[in-house]
Amino acid sequence: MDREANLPLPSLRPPKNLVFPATNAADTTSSSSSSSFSSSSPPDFLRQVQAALKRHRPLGIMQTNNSIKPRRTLIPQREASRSVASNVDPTTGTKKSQGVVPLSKDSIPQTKNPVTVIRETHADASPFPGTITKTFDESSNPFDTQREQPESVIATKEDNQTPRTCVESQLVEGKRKVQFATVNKATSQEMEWDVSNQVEVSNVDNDEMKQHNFQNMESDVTLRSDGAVTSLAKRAMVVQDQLHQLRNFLNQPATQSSVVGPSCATTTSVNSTSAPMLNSTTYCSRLRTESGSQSAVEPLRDSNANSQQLTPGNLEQLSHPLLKDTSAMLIDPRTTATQPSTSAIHSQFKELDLPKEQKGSVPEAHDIANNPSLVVDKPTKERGPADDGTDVQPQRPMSRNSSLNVKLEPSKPENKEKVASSSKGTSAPRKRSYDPDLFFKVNGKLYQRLGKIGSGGSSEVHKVISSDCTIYALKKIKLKGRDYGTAYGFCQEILYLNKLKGKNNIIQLIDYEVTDKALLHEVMNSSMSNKDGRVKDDGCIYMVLEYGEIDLAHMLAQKWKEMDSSNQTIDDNWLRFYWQVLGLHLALHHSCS
Ligand SMILES: Nc1ncnc2c1ncn2[C@@H]1O[C@H](COP(=O)(O)OP(=O)(O)OP(=O)(O)O)[C@@H](O)[C@H]1O
Repeated sequence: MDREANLPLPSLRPPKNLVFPATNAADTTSSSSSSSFSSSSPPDFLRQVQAALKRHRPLGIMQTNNSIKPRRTLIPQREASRSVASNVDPTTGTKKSQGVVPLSKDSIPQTKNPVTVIRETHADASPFPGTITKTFDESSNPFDTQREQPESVIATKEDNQTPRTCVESQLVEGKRKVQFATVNKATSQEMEWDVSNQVEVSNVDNDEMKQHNFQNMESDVTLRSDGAVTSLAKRAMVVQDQLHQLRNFLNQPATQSSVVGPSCATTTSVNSTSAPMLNSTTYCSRLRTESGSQSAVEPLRDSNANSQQLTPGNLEQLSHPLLKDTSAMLIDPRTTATQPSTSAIHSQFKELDLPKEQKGSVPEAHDIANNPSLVVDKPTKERGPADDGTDVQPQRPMSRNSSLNVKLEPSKPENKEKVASSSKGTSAPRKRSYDPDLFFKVNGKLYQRLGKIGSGGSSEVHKVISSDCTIYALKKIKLKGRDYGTAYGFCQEILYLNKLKGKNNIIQLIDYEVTDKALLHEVMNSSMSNKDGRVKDDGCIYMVLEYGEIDLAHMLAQKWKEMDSSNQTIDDNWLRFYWQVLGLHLALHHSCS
């Protein structure tokens, strides 16, 4: 208590100068002032003063911790002022005080005490108000002079009579600052501003400590708020509030994690619920990569399960960590709820399989197409969609059969149509397409007329082209109205030509046809039974011969035309050539006959 009571004593000096004229104008000595102080200050007042000091001590301590450094820089000035104060008369010290406070002129004789003078010089040398500086130096100043200060303070405290108003003004630091701000010089005001800045800086520096001891800071704030409403406290409050906001702004993640507990719990619970879902999805993705069609089904099921898990109700139920068991209980209905979804998925998958089955049935249908027994299952397929999986297998043959029936049914009429068209095509062209004026038919082969080459006594020779694009000479001998003897003679030419086949320089017989088969049969047998008979009207002899570019008759005719125009005679050598050829061919014919 004594030490605590000693604390404010250094600060009592400056205000004392201010208040002495008003209260202790009659007191001139320190002894009288001390006696008057002891007599005038009741114990209750001292208690209040001590209590106020106690209340303000934490704030002062906090400030002194931060304001120690600038105070230390001021020590040389203080020493200088001390030296000055030691050398200067008390009047000089009063002059300094006069410069500070005009009202302190009356207190000049009172400060004759060297101790008090030193203290005044301390207070004056220090730009800060006495109370503030002394409180700051009190806790942290290592100098011996300041260590000795409490003793002097005790002496002064005991000796000097400090008025109640002065003490109160000393206790209220904010008021003191205001008074000094209004009274002191600009230097003191600047230092006061520096003090406030130091307080802010100290608050900024302390913010890190506040992050670690946030509650302590709040308690300090509450203590400050509980204490006297001083300007310094207000400033500190404002600064700390700003710092608090800044701290909240800078530490949002930590504050969210720490302050917003419920939301974090919900988020963690959501993550806890979502984690298995993710695992399931990843597991499903694995299944996709690893397995085939089943993996395609499971992701759908998981997706549905996840969608159901993400429902708000489930989230609320699963959000609380204590509800894990309940969540597990909820999982069962959820799984049961998912089962129908999975069943629905299976049904959908079945539907998806149906085209596969149909696709598979298509090739299988080809295999079953030849099996007529499967056609009986065709009606069973039509009921397929309503059937179970067990009925699926019989459905496949049904679909096979259907596809078979579809293919087989049209195939039959197609074949019939093909057969009919083929039959029609074969018969009709022979009947319809054969034009006797344009085509010749020899033993079923058609030869198209290209032009008439010549004619003889009973025959016509035509230039024709066969189906294989060969040019032939087709000789047609009409037997209408002729008797079989004559017809028989005409048939001996065929017999002769057949004998000359393969002979050089002989027109080859390619093919022949005698429409009267009996005549032909007699010719072939060299028998003539019915010589007086008449050949039927439509009897003809067709002979397909090699086409001769030239014959001896046309050549002689052309030669005669040339001889008439030129009055030339026929060349004897040219005549010998052709007579020689005729002789050879005649000899050949005679050799063959
Ligand atoms: N293979 C042939 N190639 C070319 N022209 C032919 C051929 N055969 C006959 N000819 C021509 O046809 C014409 C008539 O020939 P064809 O043999 O019928 O006459 P022919 O023998 O004189 O008559 P026919 O035998 O009836 O008395 C002849 O003038 C002949 O030039």
